[in-house]
Amino acid sequence: MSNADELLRIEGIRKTFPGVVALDGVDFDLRRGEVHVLLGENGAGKSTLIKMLSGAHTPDAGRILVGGEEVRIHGAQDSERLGIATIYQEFNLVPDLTIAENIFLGRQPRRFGMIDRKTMEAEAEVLLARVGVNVSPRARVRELGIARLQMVEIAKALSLDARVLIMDEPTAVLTSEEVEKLFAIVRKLREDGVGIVFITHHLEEIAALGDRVTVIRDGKSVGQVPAVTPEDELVRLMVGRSIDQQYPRERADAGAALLTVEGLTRDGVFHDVSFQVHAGEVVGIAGLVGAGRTEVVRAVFGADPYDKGAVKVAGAEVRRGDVNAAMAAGIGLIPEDRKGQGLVLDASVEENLGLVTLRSATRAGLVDLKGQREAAARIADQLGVRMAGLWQHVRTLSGGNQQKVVIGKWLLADTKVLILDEPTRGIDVGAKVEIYQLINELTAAGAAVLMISSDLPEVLGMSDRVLVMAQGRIAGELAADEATQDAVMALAVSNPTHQKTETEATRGH
Ligand SMILES: Nc1ncnc2c1ncn2[C@@H]1O[C@H](COP(=O)(O)OP(=O)(O)OP(=O)(O)O)[C@@H](O)[C@H]1O
Repeated sequence: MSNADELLRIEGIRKTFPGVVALDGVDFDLRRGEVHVLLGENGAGKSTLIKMLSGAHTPDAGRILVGGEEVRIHGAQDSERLGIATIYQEFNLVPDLTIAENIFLGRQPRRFGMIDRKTMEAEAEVLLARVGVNVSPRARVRELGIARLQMVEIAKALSLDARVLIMDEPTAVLTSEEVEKLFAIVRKLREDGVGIVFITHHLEEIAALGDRVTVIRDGKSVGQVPAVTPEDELVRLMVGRSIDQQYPRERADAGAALLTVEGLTRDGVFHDVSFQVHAGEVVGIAGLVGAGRTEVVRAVFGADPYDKGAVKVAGAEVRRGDVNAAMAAGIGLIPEDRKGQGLVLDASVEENLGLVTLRSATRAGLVDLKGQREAAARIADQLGVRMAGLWQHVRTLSGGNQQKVVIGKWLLADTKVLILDEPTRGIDVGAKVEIYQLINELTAAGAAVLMISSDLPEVLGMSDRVLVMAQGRIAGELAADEATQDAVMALAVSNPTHQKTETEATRGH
C-alpha cells in the first residue's frame, strides 16, 4: 500500500462521558477501496468512535488524520467537507420532502436564484440508478421502506462525493434479500475507491463483505485482523473468551398448554391463526417480513385488536385488545421496536428494569425497593449491561445495551408466557448466548416462550417447534428435527390459502 491509499488514520483516541471511559486509546486506519469492519461487544465504543468522524463528538485526546493531514472535526459540516459520510441506524432524512430534496438538502442547484428542480431531479435520478433504486426522485421519503431509505442515504453520500462511507449496523433491519442488494452496492463503491467503515454484529457478513477487521474491546482496539479470520477467533478477540455453543437450547419437559390461540383473525392482516405453546416449550415463528408475525403476537398481547378468535392462558380466555388483561394473565411481550415501545429513555436503568415488576408490586400496595434494586443489579450483571451504574439514563447507553435492558425487564417480570419479537437484533454474540440461557431457565421453570426471529439459524437453534407464517396464515409447523432452512423457506414462500395441499406437497420433498 502506498501512503496515497490511506484515507483516514486514527491514533490513540480517548473519550470519556460522566462515569464512563467510552474510548481509551483506539487506533484505526482506512484505505481506499476497502471495507473495514468495526467489531466489538455492545458498549465497546464503536458508535462513539464513528461519532468522532461525523463530528457528533470531539475526542478528549488523540489524533485524526485525513489524507495524511491532522484534522479537527467539530460538526457535520467539517465531516462533510472532508469527504466523510455517515449512515446511522436512525436515518437522517426528512419524511415530508421528496427523495431529490433530501439528497440535495441545503445545497439545491439554483438557476436565476430559484431552486432548479429539473436539474436536481435529473441528478437524483442518476444517483438512484447508481444504487439500484427504481423509484421516482419526486416520491416522498415518507412512502419508502427501510431498505430504500438506506439507499437514499447512500445516494446522498455519493452526491457529496464521499470518499469515506461509515455504516452503523446497516444490515440489522434488512431482510436477507435486501442485505444481498446492499452488499452489491457496497462492493461497487469499493471498486470505485470509496473506503467503507462497516459495523455489524452478524459475523457471517464479515468474510462475505469485509477486507480487514478492527476489534474494539472496552474502548480499546485489541486487534486488527483480515476478514477471512475464522469466526471463533473473531469471537475470542471480541469477548475475550471462546463460545462453545452458539445455541445452547436445553429442552425442558413440555407440560400442559399454557398459551392457546384459536382462529385468530384480523380482517386483511392475519387469518385463522391457531396454535398452542406448552409449559417448558420454545416455539419459534418464522416467515418473511410482512407475513403477519408481529401483528399476530401484538394481538395476542392485547396491543392490537382482532376480529375473530380467542387467546387463552391456561384455559382461561383473555380479554381482547387489553394489554393490562394480558399482563395480568401472565403474558409478556418484548417488542421489535424497543426504543419506541419498550423503554423510558430518560429514566435510569434500574427504573426501566423495574417497570414491569413495579406494577405488580404496587398493586399489592407495597414496593420492595431493595429487592427491586438487587434483582435489577443481578439481571444487568447476567446480561452484561455495560453502564456506569444502575443510575445511568437509558438514553446514554449503547444501542445493544438498551436492548438488553428491555429484555432484562421482562425476564425479571413473573411471566408465564413470554413473547420475544426479534430478541437478539443488535445484540453481540456473547450477550446472545446469555439471553438464550435465560430462555432455558425460564422454560425449565415452566414458562412458555414464543419467539419471532428473522435470524433463521436462531429460530432453528433455539425452538422446540417452528411455526411458519406466510401471507397472514400459518403455512405449516415443523418439529425441531425436521426444521431445516430449506423446509422453513419452502413454507415461508408458499401460498397457505391452499394450506393442506401446499404444506403436504412441500413437506413431501
Ligand atoms: N452521551 C453519553 N453519555 C454517557 N455515556 C455514553 C454516552 N454515549 C455513549 N456512552 C457510553 O459509552 C460506551 C460506548 O458506547 P457505544 O455506543 O460507542 O457502544 P457500541 O460499541 O456502539 O455498542 P452497540 O453494539 O451496543 O451499539 C457505553 O458504555 C455507553 O453507555
